[in-house]
Amino acid sequence: MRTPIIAGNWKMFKTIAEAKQFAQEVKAGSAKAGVQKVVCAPFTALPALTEALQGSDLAVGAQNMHFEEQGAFTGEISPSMLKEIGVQYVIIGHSERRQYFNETDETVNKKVLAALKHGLVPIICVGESLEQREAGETSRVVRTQTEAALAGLEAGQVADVIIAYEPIWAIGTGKSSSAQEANETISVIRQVVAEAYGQEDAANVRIQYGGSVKPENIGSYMSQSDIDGALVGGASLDAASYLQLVNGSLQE
Ligand SMILES: O=C[C@H](O)COP(=O)(O)O
Repeated sequence: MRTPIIAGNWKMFKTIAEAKQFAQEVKAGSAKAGVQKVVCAPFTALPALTEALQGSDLAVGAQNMHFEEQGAFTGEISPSMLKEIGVQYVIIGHSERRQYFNETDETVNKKVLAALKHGLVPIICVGESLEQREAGETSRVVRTQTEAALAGLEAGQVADVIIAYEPIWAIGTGKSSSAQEANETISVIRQVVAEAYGQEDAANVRIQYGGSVKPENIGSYMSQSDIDGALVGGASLDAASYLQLVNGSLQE
C-alpha cells in the first residue's frame, strides 16, 4: 500500500511573511491523516517555514539544490545546507529548470544521488513536451529521463524516491492530461523501475502526476491504479486549496 503524497511547488512565489501566513492557515485548517504533505518553497522562505511548521505533519521541501557538498558555485545551495534548516524533500529536474537553467539528465542524476546521500527525499520530475507528445515519443522520453535519473541507485533505494510525471504542455496551462492517459504513462515509468530494480521497488516507489491539478480534478487522478499523489503548482499557493487537494486525494 503506497501512502499518497501531495506536494505543493510554490515556484518563485511567496515572501517569508506570505509563507508564514500559509503555515498558520494550514495548521488551523483540517487535513486528513494518511496523506503525506509537503510544500516546496523558495530558498528564502525555507527557514521560517520549517520553524512555523514544527510539530505539524506538513514537511518542507526545496525546489532545487547543487549536487556538490560545497565549493565555488556562486548562487548555489548544497544538500547539507538544506538539511541544516530542517528541509526534508527536494524537487529535482523540474521541467522549468531543464528548460531555463540547463538542467540535464546527467545533473539530475548527480542531484538525486546527492540528495539520497544526505537523507533528503528527491522528487524527480520527468515529462514530455507537446512536440514530443504529438510525435508519439512520450514513452520513450519518460523512459530515458527515468533511467538516467535513477542510474547508480542501489536496489532498495528507489523506494525512497518520489517520481513526478509532469507533461510539460500541462504545466500552468489549465490543460491537464486525462487521468487515464497520465496513468498509462505512469505505468511505463513503473515498468522502467521494475526492469532496472525489480518488482518490489516498482511496487513501492511512489509516482505523482503534475500539471494543472486542482481540487476539482484531484479525485480523478487518485482513482487511477498507478497514481500516488500530485505535484501541484498554482493550486498549492492558497492554504484552503492545498487542504482541499490533500483531503481530496484520499479515496473513500
Ligand atoms: O511542479 C508543479 C507543476 O509544474 C505543475 O504546475 P501547475 O499545477 O501550476 O500546472
